[in-house]
Amino acid sequence: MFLPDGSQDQIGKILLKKQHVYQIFNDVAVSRGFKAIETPVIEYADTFTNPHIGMPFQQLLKWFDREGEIEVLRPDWTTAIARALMKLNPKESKWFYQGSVFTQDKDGIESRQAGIEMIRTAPNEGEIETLCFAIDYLSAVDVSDYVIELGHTGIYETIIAPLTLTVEKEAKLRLAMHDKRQDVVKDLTEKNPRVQKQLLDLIDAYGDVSILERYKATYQADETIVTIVNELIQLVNVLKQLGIDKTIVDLGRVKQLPYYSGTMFTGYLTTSGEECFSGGRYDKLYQQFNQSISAIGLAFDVDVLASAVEMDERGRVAILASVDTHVLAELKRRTISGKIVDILYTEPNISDYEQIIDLRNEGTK
Ligand SMILES: N[C@@H](Cc1c[nH]c[nH+]1)C(=O)O
Repeated sequence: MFLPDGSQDQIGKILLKKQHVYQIFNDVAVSRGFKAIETPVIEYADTFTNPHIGMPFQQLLKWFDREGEIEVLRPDWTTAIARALMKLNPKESKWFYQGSVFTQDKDGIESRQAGIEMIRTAPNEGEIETLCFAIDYLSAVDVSDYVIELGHTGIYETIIAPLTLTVEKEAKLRLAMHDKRQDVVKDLTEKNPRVQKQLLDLIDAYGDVSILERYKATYQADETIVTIVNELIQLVNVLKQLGIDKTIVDLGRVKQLPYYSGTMFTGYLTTSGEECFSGGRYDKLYQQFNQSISAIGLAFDVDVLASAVEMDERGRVAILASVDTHVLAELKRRTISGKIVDILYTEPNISDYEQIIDLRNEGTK
């Protein structure tokens, strides 16, 4: 009642957990040399729907402004930050942000993200730093049950290069790859059996990291594919050295956001299967500004992380007081640290408190 579908009030513990997740993110980002950035919540739709970005128009929350321009609530931080950095032209390359994004394709309209973007960082420097950040941050919020999945836009793009597909068919094929629909992929590629076979192989190329060596052996004649797979192997080794040995790969994974152009990574919570972060390289996004700037980043899903983190429960103390002893109770409250202290004029439920201090008659005797 009184709220649009998908909008939510937030209260209590889960809200505290979100703030905790944001706070730690802030600390980790600052200590790793990232600089804070915030873009406005309201932007022009074109920033996100222009052909370089290609976010679907129907996903956006939009309206007309007085001049007849279409404005939207920020649907994506990465795109907004690129726009802002082009305008501000700062010398720094490492940026972090936190706040909501609004789209109509998820259950809730508003979701909260905390993310980083690094510009002017080549493969695999940017990939390694971004993944190191993810591991560092997840350990700081005490989330340890997760797996990282690696993918790359380049293999699929290389394989489909010989096809001449209409934009519509290309979108269908991408969706079929995303859904791992072998039957649809077969139909769409029936005129090119070689590409068809390669795409069907690609759909199957997911699971543990041993797939990488096998895939490389099958495609050893293709230099582009071998280079990509070697980059991914390097990342797997880095992750291993950092104690992350459950990495998985999905070589057939197609980009969910149109701007990705290289490595993509997703973190999943093992307990719930939910996505807790995702990101990747997007070296072509800056082409819309006639700039050639490499970039990579990732965003954590704050709502998902908040539901996974545990926060220490602080004990509760009640100080019973009256109007006459309220100040005394306040002075007492200041001497108690590490606890939640309530000052009450009426007796509470005893089981809600680990200690009850009665100051109601203090000083009045
Ligand atoms: N903006 C992406 C995450 C990302 C940050 N940088 C690159 N990718 C998302 O919302 O999923």
